[in-house]
Amino acid sequence: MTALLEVENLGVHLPGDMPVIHDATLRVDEGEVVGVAGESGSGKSMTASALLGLLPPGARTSGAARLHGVPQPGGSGTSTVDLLGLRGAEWNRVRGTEIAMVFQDATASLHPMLSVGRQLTEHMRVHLGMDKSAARRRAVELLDRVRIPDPDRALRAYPHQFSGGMRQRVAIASALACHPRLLIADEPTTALDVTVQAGILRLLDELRTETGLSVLFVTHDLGVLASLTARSYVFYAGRVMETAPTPELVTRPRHPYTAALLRARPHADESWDQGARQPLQSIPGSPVTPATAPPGCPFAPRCTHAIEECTTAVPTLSAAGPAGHELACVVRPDVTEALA
Ligand SMILES: Nc1ncnc2c1ncn2[C@@H]1O[C@H](COP(=O)(O)OP(=O)(O)OP(=O)(O)O)[C@@H](O)[C@H]1O
Repeated sequence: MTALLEVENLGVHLPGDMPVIHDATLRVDEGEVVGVAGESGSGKSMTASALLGLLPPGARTSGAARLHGVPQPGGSGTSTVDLLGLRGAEWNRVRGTEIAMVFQDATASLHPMLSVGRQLTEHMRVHLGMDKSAARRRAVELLDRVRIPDPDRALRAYPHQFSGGMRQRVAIASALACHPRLLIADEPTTALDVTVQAGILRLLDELRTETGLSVLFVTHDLGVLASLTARSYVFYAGRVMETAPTPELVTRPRHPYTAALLRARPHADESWDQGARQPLQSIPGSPVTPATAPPGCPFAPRCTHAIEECTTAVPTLSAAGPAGHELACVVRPDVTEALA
């Protein structure tokens, strides 16, 4: 697999020296769908925002986020760009063209006062230098690709004239307008009904197969993670606690936090029957934020396996078992047992 994005030891501090991400390391390969999961406040969106240069003003970052194969200005070959080092207009080389995004609320990506056609074609005219009729042809193609019925008519419509699911499809079409290689999707299906959500997930999977698009998919829903992603990262209090190929992660978790998340998951999806017969168990205690995390492992106060050492030493990610499975835990108890 060829790496498209390599994030190494990402740290984010908000103004007031408030830590929100610590030492996050993650990788997305070409044509791969990678998941980022965790409870509310665990730092999923902040990680996505750092990769898009959309952190709040005054935020400080450390580490590196290398995007490979970015065309050089003037069209002379490609180079690797550290996203954390981009400033102001330099983002025009990357945002929208190399990396695009879709959010939970499609209205955040679409202008309410502009027709769908205008939004789609303006992107392409500005970034790809297309003339009006070529941009219109591509807009029709894009709407067709995201399965919007009657694309010609849809071009003349405004975002509010679509249902939530259709609006998210339009937002995806708009994100794809300039042929990005990486799509960052931050909870794009969370606000949708289960059946509409399944349609959007199928669409993203088709786009990956048809166009080789890579996707970094942020979700708090482990069922969605299991149905779409090949590999996943589990965040807690701004740290990566565990990463593994997703089928392995959801059936043989090794971190007590991942196991607790799986036990706390409502199991509507019968096909994922590992755990479907288990009663729902909430995670004891309350989640901590990166700013309020105790010394040592941030999960230690809620972890039934914690030992003295967990309250002092911050565990770092290291290899555990089959290829690509890593976890940050000093105890490494057998947690899979309890899920079987
Ligand atoms: N604009 C902000 N100003 C101050 N703190 C913030 C801001 N946005 C997020 N935070 C804090 O940063 C931490 C990480 O938040 P983030 O939004 O990345 O979490 P998340 O995992 O995406 O949660 P959710 O699923 O609720 O969106 C949290 O502790 C949150 O309180």
